[in-house]
Parts: sequence; structure tokens; C-alpha cells
Amino acid sequence: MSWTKKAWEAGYQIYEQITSMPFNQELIAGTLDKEKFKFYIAQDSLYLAEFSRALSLIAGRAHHTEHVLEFARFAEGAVVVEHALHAGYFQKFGITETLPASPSCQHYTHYLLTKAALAQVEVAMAAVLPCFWIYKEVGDFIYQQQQKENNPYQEWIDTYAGEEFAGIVERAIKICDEVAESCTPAQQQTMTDAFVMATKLEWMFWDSAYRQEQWPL
Ligand SMILES: Cc1ncc(CN)c(N)n1
Repeated sequence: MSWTKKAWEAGYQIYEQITSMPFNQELIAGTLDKEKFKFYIAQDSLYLAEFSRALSLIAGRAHHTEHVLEFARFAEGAVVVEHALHAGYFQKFGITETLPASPSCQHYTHYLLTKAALAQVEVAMAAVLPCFWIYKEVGDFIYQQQQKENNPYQEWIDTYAGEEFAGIVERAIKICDEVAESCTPAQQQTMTDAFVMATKLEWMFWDSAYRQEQWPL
């Protein structure tokens, strides 16, 4: 079995819990409170800037030239394509102020940056994979389930359920399988642990947006 199949199985229960979260169920119905979505988009903008830095770090540490180039393209895509989506929502919902990163956003971005800078590069690649793969699966799930016309969150759904994003995710999965082949079983387990941890952090990010999480102090 390929490493990515094993990793997906290891994180599958968390993925299922993500699809049933109120944030995503209400996104499907188009009933999600705009304030919660605004909070999510503002935090996600902060997230994407750091995610792009993590991808750039991985690009610089990758062993194969093709992987260097792919991660550099992923880094560009996170800022150019996904940020464009956010810019549209910033305008649509009149988001002007820059908020500080929430505890969950900060925790997640620091986790990715730490792995990108300090972990074995294959583990760093595994840590960022849920950021691609979970979003694609959640995007597809929401797209298939959506019931409402004129969903205010349609652009978001279309981006993550779209073909362009699917192509990027396919490439990220392929690279992880390629690099996992040269890892020992113990290293592959460390990759899986990083994949599962990042999947949990995805759950926390959505949960924190729904609660509009604040710093206690
Ligand atoms: C928190 C989070 N994770 C992943 C993605 C998709 N790159 C995102 N936009 N935001």
C-alpha cells in the first residue's frame, strides 16, 4: 500500500469529523453566520501567508530539482490563487482590519513552520499534505452535498472543489509517495504522525473559526 493511502486511513476518522462540523454543515446549507465566515477568512489569510513560507522552506530543502520547483509553485499558488479568493471576500464582506492570529491559527502555522525548518524534509512534506488534501476532500464533499442556490460561500466551495486545486493536490500526493519510498518504516511512521497531527490542526482551525476564538488574556 502506498504511504499516502496509509496516511489517509490513519487520519480518516478526523476527516469524517471535519465534514460533520457545524462550520462545514452550515457552509453547505449557505446558513453559516457571516461573522464566523469573516473571522475564518481573516484568520485564513494570516494562515496562508505562513503556509506559503513553510512551502518555500520545503522547496529550498527538497532533494530533487522537480520537487524544489513544485513546492515553489505551491508556495506561489497559496498566495496568488487562494489569496485572490480571500481578497474577493474581504471586499464582499467589508473586512478591513487586520486581526492578530488566533491561538489555533498561530499554533497551526508554527507547527508547519517548525516542521518545514527543522524536521526531516519528507516529514515536513507529510505535515503540509493535509492542507492540500483535506481541503480538496472537504471541498468535494461540500460541493456534492450543497442544497442551496445563491450560496454566499459558493466561490470558496468552487475553489476547493475545482479542477485546478485537484491537480495541485494530486501533485502533492505524488511527491509524498515518491519521497516516502526512500524512507525507512520508522521514518514513514514519523511522516504519518505529522500528517495526522496536521489533520487535527485543520479540525481545530475550523472549530476556532466557528467559536471566533479569542486569546484569554
Ligand atoms: C487552514 C487552512 N488549511 C488549508 C488550506 C488550503 N490550502 C487553507 N486555505 N486553510
